[in-house]
Amino acid sequence: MLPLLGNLPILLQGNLIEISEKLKATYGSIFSLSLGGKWVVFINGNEYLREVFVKNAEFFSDRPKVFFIDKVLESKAVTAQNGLEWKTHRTFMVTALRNLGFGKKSMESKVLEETQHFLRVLSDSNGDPINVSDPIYVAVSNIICSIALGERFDYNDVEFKKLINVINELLSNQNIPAINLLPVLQYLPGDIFGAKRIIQQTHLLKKVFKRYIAEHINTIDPGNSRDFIDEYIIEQKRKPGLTDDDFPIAVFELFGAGTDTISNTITWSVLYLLKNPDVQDRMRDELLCTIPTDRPPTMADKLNLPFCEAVIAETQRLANILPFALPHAATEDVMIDKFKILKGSFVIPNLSSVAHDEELFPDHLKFDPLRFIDKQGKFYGQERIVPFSLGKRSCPGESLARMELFLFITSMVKKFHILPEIDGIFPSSKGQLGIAYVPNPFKARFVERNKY
Ligand code: HEM
Repeated sequence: MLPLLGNLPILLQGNLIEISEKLKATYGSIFSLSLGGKWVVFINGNEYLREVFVKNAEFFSDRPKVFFIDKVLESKAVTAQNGLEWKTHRTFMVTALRNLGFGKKSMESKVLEETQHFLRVLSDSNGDPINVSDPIYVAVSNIICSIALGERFDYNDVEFKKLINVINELLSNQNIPAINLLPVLQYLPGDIFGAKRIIQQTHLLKKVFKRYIAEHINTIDPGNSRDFIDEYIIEQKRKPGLTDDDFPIAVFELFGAGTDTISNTITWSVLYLLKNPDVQDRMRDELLCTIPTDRPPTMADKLNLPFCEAVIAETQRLANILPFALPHAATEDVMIDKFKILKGSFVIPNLSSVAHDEELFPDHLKFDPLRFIDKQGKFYGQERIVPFSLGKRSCPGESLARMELFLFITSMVKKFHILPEIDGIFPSSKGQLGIAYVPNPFKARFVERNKY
């Protein structure tokens, strides 16, 4: 066997989620593969994930220099940096997003406003079949636009459409995990893995964001920050670590992290609700009983909607959109139980091993929100899944993500009956794995409740 290839043939046996399940069943909760001359260690199950990424966070919180980190994110901003630079950017991001209303009423108003535009698009479809992911992707991107750039766009705006198409195409390239593990793939003639195109797209996006940054520099009022770009310009004066070079990547990162993740989760929810009309009806009954008027749900309603919360938790569990989170790196040789993880290894948090743990979630491929409802009918046990990962690198966008998932999914179900394109014929529950696990494109009909 060529040393460079190592265990690569194992990866050719199919989908990495299924392969990792088989390897876990055979070799246990920590196993490693030799790929591209590197050890790639998979950490499985709640207990070991906490042991490695929380208790031993100081040794397992770096990012390795893989293609996506090094060439797309150019080892800049939050996701791709380590040490002091990472800390500076992460602290800035968390503070800036808090200043812009994260977890507060002001952010909720932004999301609610976009939800209304989104519901109008669904109404305008008049119950005809539409590509489900299109309006969701546009609406979710628009929320990041208003956070990052200070403006939302008309859904037909040509510039806006171009921008989100490039981001979408770049992030949905299914070859990225393979190029990460085997960098040589990016140099193959004919660009068959699309690596050169990805890098071109990154440059294009940087150019667009540089233009917005220049416009903001010309119009900023330092006493009145409008958005993430203004926050960066203001904070740059106090923190030299926030460099000009990092700036466009920091904006791109916000789009990349905050668009695909949320829109894919909402799209999965449509697919599951479509296939489980009883769940959809029960959710709508709860919504109509709790909010009998025409107004859309708000975050204040959340505590009174346990079944809706359970549907969202079950969607996140089953959809499993970032099954392997993002890669981490070991900075020392560390013993975890009887396993020695070598310095320099890639360390993968296998979040999928929790979401699809047959002991925790019997019949784990079944969509069953009642897993999250206790005997008193209350929502419980959300901490059994870790869709936002854990430890120092856990997702800083979690509160916005939870708010968007709740407001979009509940307002959609309250207003519409979601039906398959053709009665009795349902889309596949299997998706495609790139960086994220995404559903295959499908159509659905959104029929307004009062017209059903
Ligand atoms: C359903 C939505 C989302 C899910 C499931 C999700 C999940 C994740 C996961 C699993 C990670 C990797 C953690 C690790 O390396 O162990 C991550 C990282 C990250 N997420 Fe999210 N995320 C979501 C939405 C968002 C949003 C809305 C934002 C921004 C507003 C965001 C910003 C980030 C950033 C910047 C990182 C890198 C953190 C670091 O390296 O320190 N995410 N997310």
